[in-house]
Amino acid sequence: MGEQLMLGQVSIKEGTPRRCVSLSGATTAAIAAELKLFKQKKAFVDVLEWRVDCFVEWSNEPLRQEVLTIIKAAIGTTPLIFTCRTRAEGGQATLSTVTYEELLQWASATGSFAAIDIELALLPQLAPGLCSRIRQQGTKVIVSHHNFERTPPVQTMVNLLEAGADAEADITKLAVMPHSKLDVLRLIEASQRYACQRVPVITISMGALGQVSRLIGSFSGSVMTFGALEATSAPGQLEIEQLARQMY
Ligand SMILES: O=C1C[C@@](O)(C(=O)O)C[C@@H](O)[C@@H]1O
Repeated sequence: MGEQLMLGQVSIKEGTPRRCVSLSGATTAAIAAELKLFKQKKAFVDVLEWRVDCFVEWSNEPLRQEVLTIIKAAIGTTPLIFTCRTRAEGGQATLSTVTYEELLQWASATGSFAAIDIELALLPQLAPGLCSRIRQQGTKVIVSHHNFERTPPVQTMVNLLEAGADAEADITKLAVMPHSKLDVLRLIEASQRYACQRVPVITISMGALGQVSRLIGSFSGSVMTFGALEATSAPGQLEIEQLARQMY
């Protein structure tokens, strides 16, 4: 791996998993309430993610910009990730690839995000070189893949992580659903096999069964774990203070 990866002022490295919480409010008022909670729980949060797909007016650009201004004013130097999670990968947004790409370009152009999440499955339909262009503009790229149905075989998961690196991601992310403890162990195996390779990894086994994967990043090699301020943005997330206390 090359030089130290930074999200804003936060270093991202194997062995020191960072804690991220999502802003997943549906309205401006709900996001403002989340920001209040963030202020109370700031000590436990390294990174924030704005799950734009959860905001019902995500397609209204002036309003989106307004909410972004409110968020930026409240979070200080805490780095912010832009994520528009599509329905196919467990999110709320149903949108065309064109609109998805416009959103990514908007996020990049604002200069307000430390990183942008891009879904691996959509990359072939996006403009070639989009990841590198976003990176050249100074924003990091997280290429992600979610499987809410099941946990694929270990080699398939390693390949998915590798595909993120091939797409020139700064971070490659995989979240899968387990149906057994062995599935959880498989995700951890894939994580550890890929960790320390070309780019840092974020790996998550979702649901109650997979909760342990959110606690052991220092063991699995996952550089980031997602917790909740209150409402969860994915199954199995722990409340952020509880997460901070249980991680090792
Ligand atoms: O990709 C991820 C991880 C996640 O799905 C989780 O399982 O915690 C939560 C999402 O908000 C985030 O974008």
